[in-house]
Amino acid sequence: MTTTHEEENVPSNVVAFVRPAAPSDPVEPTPDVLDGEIVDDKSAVLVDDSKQGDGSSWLDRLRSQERHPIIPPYLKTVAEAKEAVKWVGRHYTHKVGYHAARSPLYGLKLAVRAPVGLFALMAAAGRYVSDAEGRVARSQTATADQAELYLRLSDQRNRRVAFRTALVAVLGAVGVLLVMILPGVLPGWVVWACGLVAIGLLGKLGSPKDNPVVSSRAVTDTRAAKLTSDAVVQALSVLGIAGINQALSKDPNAIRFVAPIHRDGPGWRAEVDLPSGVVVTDVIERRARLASALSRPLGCVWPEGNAEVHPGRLVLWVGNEDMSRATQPAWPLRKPGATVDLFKAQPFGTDQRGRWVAITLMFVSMVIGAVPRMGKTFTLRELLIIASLDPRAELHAYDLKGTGDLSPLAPVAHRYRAGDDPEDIEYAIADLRALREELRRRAKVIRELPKDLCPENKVTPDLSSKKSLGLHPIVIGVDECQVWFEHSDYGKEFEEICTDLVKRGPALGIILILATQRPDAKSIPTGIAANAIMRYCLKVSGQVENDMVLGTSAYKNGVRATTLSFRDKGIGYLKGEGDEPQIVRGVYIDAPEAERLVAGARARRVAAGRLSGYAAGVDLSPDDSQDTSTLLADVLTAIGDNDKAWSESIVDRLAELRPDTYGAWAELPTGAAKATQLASALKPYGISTKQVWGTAPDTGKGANRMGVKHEWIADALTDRDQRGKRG
Ligand SMILES: Nc1ncnc2c1ncn2[C@@H]1O[C@H](COP(=O)(O)OP(=O)(O)OP(=O)(O)O)[C@@H](O)[C@H]1O
Repeated sequence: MTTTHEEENVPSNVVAFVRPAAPSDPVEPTPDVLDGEIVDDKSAVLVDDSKQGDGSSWLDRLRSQERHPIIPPYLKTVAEAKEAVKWVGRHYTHKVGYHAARSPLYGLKLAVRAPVGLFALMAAAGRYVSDAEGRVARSQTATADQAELYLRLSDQRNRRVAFRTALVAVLGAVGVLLVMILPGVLPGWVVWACGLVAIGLLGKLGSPKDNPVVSSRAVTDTRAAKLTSDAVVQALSVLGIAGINQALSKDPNAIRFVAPIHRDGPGWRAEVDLPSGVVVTDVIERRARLASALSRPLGCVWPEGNAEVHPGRLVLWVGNEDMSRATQPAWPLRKPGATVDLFKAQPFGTDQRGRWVAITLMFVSMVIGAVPRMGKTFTLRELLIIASLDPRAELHAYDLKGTGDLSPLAPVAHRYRAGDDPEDIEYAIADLRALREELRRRAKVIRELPKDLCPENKVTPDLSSKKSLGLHPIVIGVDECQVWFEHSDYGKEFEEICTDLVKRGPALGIILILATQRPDAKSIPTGIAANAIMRYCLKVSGQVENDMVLGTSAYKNGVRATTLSFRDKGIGYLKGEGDEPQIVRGVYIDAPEAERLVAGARARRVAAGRLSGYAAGVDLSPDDSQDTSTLLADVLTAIGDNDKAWSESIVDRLAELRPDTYGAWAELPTGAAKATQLASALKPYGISTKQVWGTAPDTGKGANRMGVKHEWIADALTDRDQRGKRG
């Protein structure tokens, strides 16, 4: 090391930081210059001191290791284990069935080939007896100089042939004897079985190697070839990302695999650290190119980030099958009799690996957006069907496109409308006004409840099940919601009420789900979009629409529904359930199936006395002044000259009065169910049923049961008539 006279002036406390010499570097590191002073290596500290390791302790290193699940993913839940067992069962049943169906053909082939097999057996026996394998050795030694050896071999051959001839003759004689004796001794079926086995063995022996008896396969392996690190590096290197290319040109190992590539569900998972400076979004936005580079369909290639680690950690999952084509496991809610508790997570769709992704509808508002024909309405319908399976949930379904896509929900809907004609809009605004009132009422009820019953100031499953409190879930689904917000007369009011519902509704058990094919600030006003907790974005065409549905910066963070293809129907990014947005494919439920599911839901509602509003034939009139319903007058007639009556008796009398309108009510199984039915029908008129004294017509016994007083109905009727006159 060169020293200069200046080093004498170097203060003793100056320390230089130098990089250690690379193994290939022949030159020793030169001293650093600090403030113009040269510092020799005695005072230099290596920046990367290999002796010090990475400075972490044994415990630190253990802590930083990722643990792989002890239980394999397919055994994680009972449902997944059952599904795996079913798959295995179905697989082998199929194989057995396939070959059983072809067994006559296999038998025929064996029979045809048996003579060839017999001939081959005899030829083999002949070769054995004549010691054919020694022929070459004997002929090679049949020369003058090896005469002695030849004689020895010939002698050995003669002995062998004599022994083998005797052996074959004895075996043959035994065989012939058995064939003659056994048919008389053994049962017929055993003889037949032996004959068939013999034909089978001879047929197998007579089958050419390139044409086996079982020439077709019951199942074929459709798995794509294994994903290799070479393929991943090669694919990443052709994406046109400068950072990757530069790094790879300097160091072929610049893309670091942090774990071995392994199977993950029906596909392969590779986890890599991209070269420094490259972020995962650079790869995500080139998903189509990546798929092309890996020679896989676009729907098989799913690059994702793992922001928890760092922005350059890429998790690449490559499926065996295009997600849009893969068979979806059976939807658990399809089972007859399936019920739902909206407070619990319900299966909504499957992820790329075919695992169920659950969604908890309670306490959320939701926005669904996509370009046309990508599955928005199907998704909304699925969510409303899930809600309909909770008998407590009150559904308000609005199909503003007017094609009747939500009509399967009508038999359970409290409010239902298809279309955007003026009367439909007025119906909807009247419903929303009532909902705003309901929101206020609920807020008051919750406020006044004792703290121990309502500790969080929000609806709980227990509170929601108490009919008397009226805090059941209300689910409002609106398809093509932009029609409301862009309405020239009521647009502002719709926006105001919906914003209120989105903000305050979730805690009070009101869930608003808005779907639009034009996700922009006009279709979903910012106040609503910003407050929606759950978002589902199917294919959209640009960054603005993407961020409108999935939230600001979603695109920047690599959550890009723009990369979905037009074939990815029903597939979108779900945000709001779990920490990270995830790709989910909704359940395909066509209209007939939706009707079947809803029919079951309706039956359960009827049994629980929860059928109300539109579904119960007591629909809302846009304005009370235009109320043409005869309910109040009919109830008054049913009460007759009495000053009060039990609800169940009123319902029976109403059914006699107008069987077409009230017949379904009278069919309810219990008096309590009939009472609940009447209570919900009278609710829009501000009338609540209460305990009233009455006597049972059959036994004459007196009791307190839910009912109404004559005067309440008469007052409501007068009130309505007066408002009608005022116009
Ligand atoms: N989960 C799904 N799986 C498979 N295919 C689906 C799924 N959801 C929807 N589709 C298909 O996509 C088509 C369009 O669906 P849908 O009518 O819901 O689209 P949309 O986005 O509401 O269209 P529009 O904007 O015209 O109303 C359906 O006919 C159906 O075949």
